[in-house]
Amino acid sequence: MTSMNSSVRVDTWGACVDFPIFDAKTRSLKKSVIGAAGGVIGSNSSNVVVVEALKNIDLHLEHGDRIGLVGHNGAGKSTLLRLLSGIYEPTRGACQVTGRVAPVFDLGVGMDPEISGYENIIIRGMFLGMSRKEMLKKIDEIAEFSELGDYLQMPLRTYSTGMRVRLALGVVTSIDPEILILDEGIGAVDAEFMKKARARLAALVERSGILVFASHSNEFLAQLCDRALWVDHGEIRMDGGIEEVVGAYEGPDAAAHVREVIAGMARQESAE
Ligand SMILES: Nc1ncnc2c1ncn2[C@@H]1O[C@H](COP(=O)(O)OP(=O)(O)OP(=O)(O)O)[C@@H](O)[C@H]1O
Repeated sequence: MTSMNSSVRVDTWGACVDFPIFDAKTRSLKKSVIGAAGGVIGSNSSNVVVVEALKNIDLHLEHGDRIGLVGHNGAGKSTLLRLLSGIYEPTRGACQVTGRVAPVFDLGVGMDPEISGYENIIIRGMFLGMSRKEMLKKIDEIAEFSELGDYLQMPLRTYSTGMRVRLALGVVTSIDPEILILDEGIGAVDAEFMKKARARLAALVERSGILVFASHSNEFLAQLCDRALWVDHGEIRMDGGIEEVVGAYEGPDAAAHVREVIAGMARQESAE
């Protein structure tokens, strides 16, 4: 099912997210400071120390946009994903998201160790915005993909970490989101299974209206996205094609790698 809803949109206007830190030591923080990692540390009008995790973000995405976020540790990527998912409200400015959002940050969120794999498939799907009925239709296919067999009738607490990841990935890649918000943690699965999951992940992205994906893996970014934002100390430093942005952020070797991955995908497509 392809989402054809062209009213699916993400807009932010001058959006800022500050985290007040009430127990910070303010003595040495006379004015805003910028370190190599993390957002800018400053203070608000009540003189409370704040981390300025996002500053003046203007973002306008519509159906078909596939955006990757790159940037240093603490640059603000996860905060931006959480802002777009409605988990954080902007401290200043505005953020408006129209469409069904599926936030996939942590594969294990929304799973219950005491209930069976089957039941977890339904619960996790509902957590990601699907209905029970829709999930019931998908359950056989998810079971087959996960290769967990009779374990699906056992409580989740009897699963190994990898078995849980298989189940979670099966569910996540089965949904039909209008706006898919992905954090890179999703890439952390064993290599053999990931091969299988990759195609499903690509298909998921294909049928999502909008993708926003934060990752430190240029290969993944090149495979799933066609545009990138470089987030730097809470601001959007650059907005452009993946190769261009990765090149500016990481240098020519990284850009060449992106070019290779894209060329490889094009070769694969024309061979099919
Ligand atoms: N709940 C919070 N309370 C206080 N500060 C926070 C909170 N969450 C994030 N921050 C701060 O906001 C800034 C942005 O963090 P964020 O997690 O968005 O970065 P990131 O780009 O996702 O980093 P990474 O690549 O390391 O995952 C950092 O300086 C971080 O210390």
